[in-house]
Amino acid sequence: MTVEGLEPADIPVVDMSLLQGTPEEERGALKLLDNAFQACGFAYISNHGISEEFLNEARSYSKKFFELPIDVKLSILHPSDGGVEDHRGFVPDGLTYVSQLVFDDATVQELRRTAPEKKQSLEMGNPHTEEAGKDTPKNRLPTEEELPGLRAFVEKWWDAMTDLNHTILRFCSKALELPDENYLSRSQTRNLCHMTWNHFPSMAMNLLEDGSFRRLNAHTDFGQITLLFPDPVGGLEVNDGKVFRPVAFKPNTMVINIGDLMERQTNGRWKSSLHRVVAPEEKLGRIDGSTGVYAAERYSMVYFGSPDPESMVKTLPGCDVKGRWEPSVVQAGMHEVTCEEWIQKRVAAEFLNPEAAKGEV
Ligand SMILES: O=C(O)CCC(=O)C(=O)O
Ligand SMILES: [Fe+2]
Repeated sequence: MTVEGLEPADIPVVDMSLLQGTPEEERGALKLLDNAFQACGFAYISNHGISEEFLNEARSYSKKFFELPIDVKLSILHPSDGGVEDHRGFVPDGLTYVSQLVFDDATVQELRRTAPEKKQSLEMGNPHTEEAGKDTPKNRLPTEEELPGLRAFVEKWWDAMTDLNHTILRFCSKALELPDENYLSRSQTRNLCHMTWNHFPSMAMNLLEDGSFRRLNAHTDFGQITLLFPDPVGGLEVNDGKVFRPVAFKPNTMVINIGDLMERQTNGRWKSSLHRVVAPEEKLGRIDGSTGVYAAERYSMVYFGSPDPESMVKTLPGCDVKGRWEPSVVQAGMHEVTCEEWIQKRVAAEFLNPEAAKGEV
């Protein structure tokens, strides 16, 4: 699937500590971020404040979760209709299929049949349900006996991701020269963002190469900003406008990328780029006793930031330069819409809920 020998995508590393640097250093960092988001919507962030130790703890909990017996995971199964009002729990192989702005039932069915994804996920939201009020459903997590410490860890990790998300929103508000640095944060009052842990099992390489299975199809993210800790084994690719190129793993950085809502809010100035997960090109594992070549297993941890569900997605001040940028999501039907309506439409298509995916937006 990957075209061999392609150079990795040209994505800059933006040092977040420069926000506290001299005015000149700060200006340089903001310009770098703006350029990166205009070019392909992706940036690496260094000095993001998540320690290696904390990240390893998260990786270890994620691994322990996916290694639980299947009947334990199935006891917290995600509902199959993909309603955002209960987007929580374990998603086994085959329950979802991500496609890019395909809302037609028959086409999605055909894609699912011909090239299913080999991936499991744990979908989570704000664990502090009293803070988020009636708007957030409870997480579906294993019991304390089944995976000791996970519930407390998820709270800690969620809080760290939420803080980081607000810091990045301040960074973005400044880069866009919005009226004040908390402009974007103010539309996230109840922290109703979303968090996903993914597991891509080891599998025969030829099944990925001949296209019988995918890991994660090409898609744009549905929300505003995505915070991603990819797996060191690689496999993530972004489309630079012409071809998919590897998003090389860079130690001590994380990846952030623009989602559909931000593309629409910036009127297309910042790109919600197509990306996908393929077999890592060089890191192949061999399973003892077999002659075949296997793709290494892979884990990723993602936080999808988005404004409160009822917020209308509209152009931000200063981004309304007509004809200069054109958001691709507008061509796909995102006009006057609330954040929840857009996210629901895309999540429903992923879960093959034709009625909800049709929703006029
Ligand atoms: O696993 C990764 O590196 C990327 C995951 C991703 O794109 C997503 O969950 O939307
Ligand atoms: Fe994604």
